[in-house]
Amino acid sequence: MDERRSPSPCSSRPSSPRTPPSEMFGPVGIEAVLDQLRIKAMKTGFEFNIMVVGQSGLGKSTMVNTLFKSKVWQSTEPNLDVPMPQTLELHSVTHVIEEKGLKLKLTVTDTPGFGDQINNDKCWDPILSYINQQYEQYLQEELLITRQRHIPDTRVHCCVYFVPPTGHCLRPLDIEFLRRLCRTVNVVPVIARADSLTIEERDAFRSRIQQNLKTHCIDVYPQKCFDEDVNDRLLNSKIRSWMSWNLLCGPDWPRTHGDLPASAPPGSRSLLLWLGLTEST
Ligand SMILES: Nc1nc2c(ncn2[C@@H]2O[C@H](COP(=O)(O)OP(=O)(O)OP(=O)(O)O)[C@@H](O)[C@H]2O)c(=O)[nH]1
Repeated sequence: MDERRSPSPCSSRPSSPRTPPSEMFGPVGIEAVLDQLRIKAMKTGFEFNIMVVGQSGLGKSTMVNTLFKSKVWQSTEPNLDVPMPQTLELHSVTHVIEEKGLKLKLTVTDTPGFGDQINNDKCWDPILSYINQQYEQYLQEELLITRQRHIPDTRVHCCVYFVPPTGHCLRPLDIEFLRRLCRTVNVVPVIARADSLTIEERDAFRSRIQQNLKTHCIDVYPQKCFDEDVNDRLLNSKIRSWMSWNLLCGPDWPRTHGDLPASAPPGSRSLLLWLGLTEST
């Protein structure tokens, strides 16, 4: 039998008995925890899943296309300027963004528009059941005794809700939809096609939306429970004062607003600006 076998990787003995374990792995005190977490996060990266929800024709698919500078839907006739068809089922586009060595797997889920039926009762059901299904799937994976080291995260972290640019206030359908959605997921309301309103109209509309949300106890992102410390509170109150965002992302967005930095994924700016979400544009 060959006695010169390589040491087993599972062997409890260190490879060199003269090297103490603390030197091999660096400091092991509490002060090392932050560094270890940072190294781990840099290695594994983050996953962020956004869902876009709203009535038909408000520009959800256009936003996803603008964000990724690619077509969620592509015409089979390349030379014909065929209008984008209606989205009839949920589908997701994923891109891995890397910035200063940190990876972000960004997934945007486009949903079919609602609100064009005679009876819109329960039009929120397919979207809510998709969101709950993702939670359930993740939970079931976590409950397994032999869990995967990395559970694919398909849970919706943020839901961008497109408010039609009526210039008045939230419609009863939006209120009902938002009330249900807010109980399940972080919701960011945006004024869709905001270029169809003047700046004064947008500001007035935005404050009426904020009033409506308050009256109907619709707790959009960032919720009060995120105000954990002073810094969070300051940042969150700033974000709250901006709500709702204006969304301008027609097909001409990159042409009219300049090119995007090379660090961004194709067709994007910073996450909020990629979406064309601005506080005052
Ligand atoms: N003026 C203006 N038009 C926009 C904007 N975003 C999209 N559009 C136009 O609105 C139309 C509808 O856009 P879509 O992206 O198909 O809308 P959708 O919400 O995905 O529609 P469904 O698939 O029916 O749910 C298209 O003709 C777009 O060019 C915007 O910010 N401003």
